[in-house]
Amino acid sequence: MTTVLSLENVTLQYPDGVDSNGQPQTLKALDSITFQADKGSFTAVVGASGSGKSSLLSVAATLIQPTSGKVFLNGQETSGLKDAERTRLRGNDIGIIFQQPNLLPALTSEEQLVAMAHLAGARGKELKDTRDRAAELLDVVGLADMRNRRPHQLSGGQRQRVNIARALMGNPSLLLADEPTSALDHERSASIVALLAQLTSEFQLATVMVTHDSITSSAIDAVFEMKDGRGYMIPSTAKSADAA
Ligand SMILES: Nc1ncnc2c1ncn2[C@@H]1O[C@H](COP(=O)(O)OP(=O)(O)OP(=O)(O)O)[C@@H](O)[C@H]1O
Repeated sequence: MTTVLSLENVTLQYPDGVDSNGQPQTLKALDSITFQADKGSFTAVVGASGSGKSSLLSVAATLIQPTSGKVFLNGQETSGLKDAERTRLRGNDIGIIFQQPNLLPALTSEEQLVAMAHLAGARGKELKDTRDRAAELLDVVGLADMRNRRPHQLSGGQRQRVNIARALMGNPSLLLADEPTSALDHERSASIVALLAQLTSEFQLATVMVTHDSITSSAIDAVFEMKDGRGYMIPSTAKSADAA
């Protein structure tokens, strides 16, 4: 097993006003979290609202620095890196899928994927390679025929597929998804989860998905259950039941 993401004893505190004596208070969003995601594995993070799921994802994404503890990505400690180094790491190694597919209304599906490279100054052969990769990824997510459509010409599920393809453009090893199915009905949610499982296996990603849904999908390898900032890894019963 190759470990892609590892959190060791991670605690994250937010300022939380003052007490009756005027003393500053803090809130522990993450409390001594130890977590691991391996190459080719699909982990669901579940728990009640406010339990710390998004905080865990933000720390894993290097968007927030933990108050204490260590975060490793492919063996490199990210918690001590400078902002510019963390930004580079996000571009190269981490794909992030947010709840709402925040696509640009004026761009086609293919342009959504190519835009970052174009803005970064890619031209000529480099831009052609980027277009080829975008076409390949749109094909993989089942949108080969929708390359030239703009967001308003796509269904919610199709927009989320563009969002997923875009997160894979940088060829990440870690894919983080924050409630990617929350805006979708049950059937479309199930097909997005199945797609994420397929991509996890095909590209040997370490995929971590925050979800409110109770997880019954056989696609999930492990469930990390969170409560009041603490978390526990439990093996997926759905998968073991399937195997039986
Ligand atoms: N920027 C912030 N400043 C202060 N407290 C915060 C901040 N962000 C989150 N919190 C608090 O940290 C705790 C964990 O929040 P988090 O968003 O990680 O939970 P969650 O499990 O993702 O919730 P939900 O399912 O509702 O999205 C909550 O008590 C929340 O109020």
